[in-house]
Amino acid sequence: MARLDRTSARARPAAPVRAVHLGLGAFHRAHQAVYTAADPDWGIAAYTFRNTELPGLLTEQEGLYSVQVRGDTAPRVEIVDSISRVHRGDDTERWLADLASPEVALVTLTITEAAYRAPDDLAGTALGRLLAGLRRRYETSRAPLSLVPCDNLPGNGAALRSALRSRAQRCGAEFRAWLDEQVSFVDTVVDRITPATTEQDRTTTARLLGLEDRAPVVTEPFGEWLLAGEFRLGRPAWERAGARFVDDLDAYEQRKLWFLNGAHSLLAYTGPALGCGTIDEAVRHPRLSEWVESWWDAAARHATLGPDDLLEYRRRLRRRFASRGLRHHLRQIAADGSQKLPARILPVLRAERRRGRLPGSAVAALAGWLLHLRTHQVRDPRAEELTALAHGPDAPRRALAALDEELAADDELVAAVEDRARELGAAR
Ligand SMILES: NC(=O)c1ccc[n+]([C@@H]2O[C@H](COP(=O)([O-])OP(=O)(O)OC[C@H]3O[C@@H](n4cnc5c(N)ncnc54)[C@H](O)[C@@H]3O)[C@@H](O)[C@H]2O)c1
Ligand SMILES: O=P(O)(O)OC[C@@H](O)[C@@H](O)[C@H](O)[C@H](O)CO
Repeated sequence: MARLDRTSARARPAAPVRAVHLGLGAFHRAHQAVYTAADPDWGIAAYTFRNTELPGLLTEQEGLYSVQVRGDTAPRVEIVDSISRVHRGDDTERWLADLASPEVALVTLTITEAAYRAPDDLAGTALGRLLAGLRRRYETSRAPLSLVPCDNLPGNGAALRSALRSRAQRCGAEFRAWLDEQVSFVDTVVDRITPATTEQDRTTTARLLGLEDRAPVVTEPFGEWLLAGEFRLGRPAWERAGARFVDDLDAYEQRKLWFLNGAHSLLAYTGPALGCGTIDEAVRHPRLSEWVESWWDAAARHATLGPDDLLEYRRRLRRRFASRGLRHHLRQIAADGSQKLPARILPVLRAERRRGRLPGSAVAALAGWLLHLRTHQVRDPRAEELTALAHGPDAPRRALAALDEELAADDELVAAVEDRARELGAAR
């Protein structure tokens, strides 16, 4: 079978690089790169963070790859041609040159939630690379730039600005003034469920495409991109692919993080105890689906958007989650819980406790998280500390305290988490 490249796919030549991406993984390929493909004047130079294999595979394919879209009907496959160059994250000279280039107008990022809280020593971190690139730009072209984080955290643009500003303290007042005046930070809400690609996905893609693609991604038909902020040197016409530019993202961000991601985390931690391995299996389990519905009821009591909007959102989520097209593994979603639960579950839990309610769904999510911390599959920047707490005395309270001291002082909540963890643990 012929290998996918610009000749075999009869694709256009690579577009000039005007955007850079850091953290090339499945999601960038299923989301931002697809939106950028709608504007042929914009090419992306994509950098992985740690992955050293993907740049070689994609470079052999001249940046091309396919997106297999799977819902409840027959899958379809599309070739995406917006990535013009692909580089390893440790190709520092290339990275610095791209960041310095006045032709480059924006940088998108998918670096995971954890990366926004880098340690003081930035060596080898995504923030460190970004700061080094910004300094090179300041020392050379001083052209404006827009940073567009696409990770699932509240106020991602503002979070990135504050993380970079605090790390720029030692970089000199003039650099800091340039950062304030010439670099804009765009807030985004991103949505398209994109599980890690499997060997089987590679095989079905080859069959559908009739070409060998060594870097395909599989995703759902739905996609959403909401953005708020300024683009100093222009941007691709992402609206051609459905992106929406709004003044205020808060209500949409809350809806996405609480309803979609909150339910994902709830299922990721409770599903394994009830014998489920993927989201579609979990939402078919009566007890888990009851928890999801009651989680959504709790979230709706505190959400900004009105009831009609939320009912429609829930209806759509039920369908997306139940789709058998995607096998979204709970263990992938369970990673980095210490970075995700504070944005996805705790705001609603706090609001409920203030009203004297004890939402069983949030209790279940925390109990499931505690059990998860007792397994050997914990991937979390705080894994060592958290697994020790989860195995030690007074585990529910101490693990909860690692997320929120105030909630950990709530005896009724802690007792409920302990009871539910015992019950879920026995069900395993
Ligand atoms: N997959 C989805 O459905 C989806 C949807 C919306 C948003 N996102 C966001 O995109 C991020 C990446 O998801 P993905 O599906 O591409 O995952 P992936 O595993 O395919 O790729 C993750 C990317 O992040 C990099 N990375 C991992 N740890 C990092 C760290 N500590 N610092 C910097 N970079 C790091 C990896 O090297 C890789 O390039 C998620 O964490 C999430 O914030 C994903
Ligand atoms: O990608 P993460 O690790 O932030 O979270 C896992 C999932 O909840 C997430 O990827 C969703 O699938 C996504 O946010 C849907 O748009």
